[in-house]
Amino acid sequence: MTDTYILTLQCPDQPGLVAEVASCITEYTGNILEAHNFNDRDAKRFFMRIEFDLAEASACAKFKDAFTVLADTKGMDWALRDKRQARKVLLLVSKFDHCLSDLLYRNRIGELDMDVVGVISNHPAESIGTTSLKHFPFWHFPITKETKPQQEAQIKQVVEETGAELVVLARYMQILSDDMSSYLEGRCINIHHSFLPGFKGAQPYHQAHARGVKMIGATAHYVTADLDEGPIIHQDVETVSHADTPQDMVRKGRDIERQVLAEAVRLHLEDRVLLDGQKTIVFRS
Ligand SMILES: Nc1nc2c(c(=O)[nH]1)N[C@@H](CN(C=O)c1ccc(C(=O)N[C@@H](CCC(=O)O)C(=O)O)cc1)CN2
Repeated sequence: MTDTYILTLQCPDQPGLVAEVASCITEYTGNILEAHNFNDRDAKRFFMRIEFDLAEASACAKFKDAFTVLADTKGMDWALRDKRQARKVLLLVSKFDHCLSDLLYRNRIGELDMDVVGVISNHPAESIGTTSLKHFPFWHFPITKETKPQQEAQIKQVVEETGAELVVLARYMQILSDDMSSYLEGRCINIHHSFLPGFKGAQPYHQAHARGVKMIGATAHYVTADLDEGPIIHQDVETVSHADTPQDMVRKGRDIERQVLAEAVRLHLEDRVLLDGQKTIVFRS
């Protein structure tokens, strides 16, 4: 039974990087299954994702030691992960449960390989509707402008205690503070119910209707302190017409939001999203 690993890296660009990384892998019984790389010419930075098998499990430690030497000489930021290790994921929701239910369904049928460590909401469980909550730890952390620091401290405690590696804002309608945003930097994905950069904020469908757009969309992005400004992971759109009311747009939008968030979470969990400044590089399968 061979073990499959995912190596992701980025470093200043220079000739020969692909060859050096590949030869280090094959030197330690590695068989490359999938490889993507990209050169950001403006930033002069090189990005790579390689998926490979190691014929001998014992080779992993030796590979890590050898690769650490190579990485240090090239100034690499890198990570190596055993593909079988499911990531611990914490889901946050407010009232609307369509994205939460969709993620839990895809996880239940094995489409989304993640270890859901729990669900947090600023509303009580009974107001959220989805029945699958009973299978997971649930925390009701109400929030007001005055209690926001304490409420966010409660969320942080759950992140620490559960060992959550990813936090998903599955229509969690509270703006995270600068402190909370930096605490979750690079490990918190939000679904925004518009095609960003259009219609930021809490009521995008009403804004879209008022503007008379002919397409609506959804955007999954990493959360930063700047509302709806984080690096975009995935987006999609749907046509609408003059006859669509804001409520029609909300209905059509639900399907786009579900699909876009699930795809963004899948891409993140498979280490297919690398951060390149305020943008992302997405190495699709
Ligand atoms: N630091 C960030 N926090 C959050 C982001 C983000 O990009 N950065 N995205 C939001 C989700 N969102 C849009 O996608 C959004 C959510 C809520 C609001 C808003 O104005 N909320 C009001 C309260 C609304 C209420 O109580 O119902 C507020 O927080 O004052 C705008 C956009 C999640 N968090």
